[in-house]
Amino acid sequence: MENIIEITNVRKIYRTYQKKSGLKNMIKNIIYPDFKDFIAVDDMSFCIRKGDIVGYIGPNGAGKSTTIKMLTGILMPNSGMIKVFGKNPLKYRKENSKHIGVVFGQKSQLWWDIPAIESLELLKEIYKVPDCDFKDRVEKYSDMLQVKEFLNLPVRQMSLGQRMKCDLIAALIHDPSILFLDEPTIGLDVATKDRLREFILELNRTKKVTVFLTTHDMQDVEKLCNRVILINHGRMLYDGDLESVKEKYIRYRNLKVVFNKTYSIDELKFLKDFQDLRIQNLDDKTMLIQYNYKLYSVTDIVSCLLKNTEVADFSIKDLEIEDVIKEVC
Ligand SMILES: Nc1ncnc2c1ncn2[C@@H]1O[C@H](COP(=O)(O)OP(=O)(O)OP(=O)(O)O)[C@@H](O)[C@H]1O
Repeated sequence: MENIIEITNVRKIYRTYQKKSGLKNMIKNIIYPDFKDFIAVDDMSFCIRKGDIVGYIGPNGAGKSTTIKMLTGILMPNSGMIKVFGKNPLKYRKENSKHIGVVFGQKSQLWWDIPAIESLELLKEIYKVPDCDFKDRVEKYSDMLQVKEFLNLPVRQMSLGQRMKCDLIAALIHDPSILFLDEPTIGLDVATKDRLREFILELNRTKKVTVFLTTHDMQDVEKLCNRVILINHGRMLYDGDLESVKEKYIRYRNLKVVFNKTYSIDELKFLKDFQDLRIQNLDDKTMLIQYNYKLYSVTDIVSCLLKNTEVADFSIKDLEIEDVIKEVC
């Protein structure tokens, strides 16, 4: 299938001004300004094919948003090549904007004080969307996202979930082929996250929309992505499918145990026969046990704990993205 995004050896450096404090340095700051360079994205190369749903994953500050900003023509790389639909997204920014939709989870593109529908109408004019297509899309997407009755509310009166759904509709109003989603499910409840995920999958299935997504939510990755690119400190660590990452790198699962009384880690010595076990105090009655699920089952550990301690509750915690990164590093 054709590559619609190509990034080759891309590097982005942020230059920040280091202001020295104090009266003495006031003139010095002007005459000899001190700059510090920070490499946010380094030697990044990958291609994305039409119809892919790619999770671009990494811890805070890894360089995810910077990459999205370069792909969408907001930022210029210091070196390397970026092509979206075969063209430089910065040089052909206007043309590029016709093919892409962008949602920044932390920042709305809707006008705050006017009803969402008026923001959508303004975007319709900007993108020159024909009336009938506009009506069809608003009707269809607001129905799918169950947000119809809120379209007349000013955005500032909306809940985070309603706002995010309207932002998604706004990003899709001109029928883009690529959707960039920067933490689209951040802060949402489980039901809203699920609805958004179903919507994104439906778009991908029916319209072959390519999705490039950043998230800290492992469920987003598991439910949506057919491919993951793991990055840290601006560099790529892994590019492939999620199952292979798990198979290759992930040996541990998290068991969170709440006890009726306080135990020290020493008092759990009876677990010593379980190899490759990591125990950590979360608070005075709660411990996190990371166990190697390839060597033994959680039932073995829990039954041993029940025999030797007073367990009040336990849960198997979802794997966090940060855990995956730690194992891959
Ligand atoms: N305008 C800027 N000037 C200087 N440094 C910046 C600027 N924008 C981002 N950075 C730095 O570049 C690095 C990458 O930032 P970026 O926002 O791309 O990370 P991220 O992976 O999206 O993080 P998060 O998950 O927290 O959103 C960070 O260390 C950040 O402090």
